[in-house]
Amino acid sequence: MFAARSAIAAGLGVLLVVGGAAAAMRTPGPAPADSFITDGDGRALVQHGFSTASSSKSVPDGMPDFTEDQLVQEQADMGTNFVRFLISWRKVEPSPGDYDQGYLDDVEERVGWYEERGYHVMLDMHQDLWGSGITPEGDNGNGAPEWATYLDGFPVAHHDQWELYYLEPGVIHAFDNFWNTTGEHPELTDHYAGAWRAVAERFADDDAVVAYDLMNEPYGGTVQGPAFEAGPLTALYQKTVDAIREVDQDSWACLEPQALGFNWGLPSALGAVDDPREGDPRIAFCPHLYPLPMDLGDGFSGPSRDMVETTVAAWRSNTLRTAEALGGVPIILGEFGLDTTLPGALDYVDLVYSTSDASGIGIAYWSRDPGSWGPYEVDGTPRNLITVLDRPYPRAIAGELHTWNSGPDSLEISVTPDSGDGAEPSEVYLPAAGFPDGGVVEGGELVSWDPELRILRFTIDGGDDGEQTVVVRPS
Ligand SMILES: CN(C)c1ccc(C(=O)NC[C@H]2N[C@H](CO)[C@@H](O)[C@@H]2O)cc1
Repeated sequence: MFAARSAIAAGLGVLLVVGGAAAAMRTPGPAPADSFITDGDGRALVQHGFSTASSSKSVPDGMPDFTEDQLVQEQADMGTNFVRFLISWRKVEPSPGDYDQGYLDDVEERVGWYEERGYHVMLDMHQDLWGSGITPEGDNGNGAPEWATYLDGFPVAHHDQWELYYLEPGVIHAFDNFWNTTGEHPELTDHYAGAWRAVAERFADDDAVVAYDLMNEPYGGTVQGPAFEAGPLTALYQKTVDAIREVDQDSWACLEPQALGFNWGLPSALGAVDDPREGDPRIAFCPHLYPLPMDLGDGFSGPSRDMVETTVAAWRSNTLRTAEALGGVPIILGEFGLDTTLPGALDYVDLVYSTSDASGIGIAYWSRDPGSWGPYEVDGTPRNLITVLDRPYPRAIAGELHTWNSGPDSLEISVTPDSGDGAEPSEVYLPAAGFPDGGVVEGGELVSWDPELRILRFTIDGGDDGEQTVVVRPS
């Protein structure tokens, strides 16, 4: 099956290389994002963090194998400020209309760990392959509760490669029932929206929870592509946003495109969603990025490197165009990652961060779990990934943030500052490697330096001078 995936990768890679090269000659590409999730002081937030964690997908309590001490270590090693925290429908709503407040207590406890350390949280209603009910053993899918799983006798054969379960008749049929493509289950999307309402009711007043990632990697079953994204997927998002807004007016609702295709650099047909809240809409776009040519066996090297670079460029254009089509909404790259033992892996991670920085996109790396994709070994030993993730970035900017660019010992931020004296200064994270004694701010005034958290706070000069560049250098 690896051969099959590699053939797909090669074929798609060639298409993207040809298409990408042609597109690059024709157009300069879309403008960077021009809106951001903001904090209570109106500062533009840039997310640097992890999806935490895959280990929660199938365990009985639905909690990640992750401790508060491990969060302390993460903050000390990489200065993260954000988490995409995995939750699951099966735990929120264990039986129809019954919401498990004990589970939400457990989620709230962990949200508190992040809140105490100045993090922002996006709750991710995570599914892969629908749910554990797709096989009798319950050891493949995750997310959806068994009471919402209707295979109707369609088979699900075993596969060693997990993605191939998406092609099984039973899995496709479970999704077809959820989306009511079968016409048999109009109630399931109502339940899904109701589950999100219950989550939002719990966290509506928690300032640390800034966003809800409405569905992880949506899959349309027998309905794919624009018919799915512009049809049932957009409809589910609208139904869910309407339900959330009955109890929570301030959190952002983050929309994912279908994973099939978009993850690999193909465009999305996701439709715009109305936000009934008073004031500006709070809708965001949270795509994932997993270039297929990475699976050809060379990692980010050899012939694969060019195809992966073309895929990333195509993904950037599609992401910015989709966010614009959704109303010029903020963007968080909700997932990207790889086995960092592959050739060129750290160069790829740096490429994705640099591309996102130049596009105004925040990032949650996949994932916080220990092992060859993550920042730590199973025994807690730091891994090579940390050296690339521990990088300067703007945490919170008072003003109209545009883009930023970081080097080992520099951080350039393009911003149109607020004209008034903002209540809160701007903040940047500065790693010890390039900024052992903190930093100095060209185009701004230093307010404070926290040597433990490595956070520099400053005000920006020239409130009436329009867009300008602030440069932070080692002190
Ligand atoms: C055929 N379909 C629908 C499909 C194929 C492959 C992925 C995938 O690799 N996803 C990337 C990562 N995202 C999940 C968690 O959200 C991880 O398990 C995957 O590695 C998704 C969907």
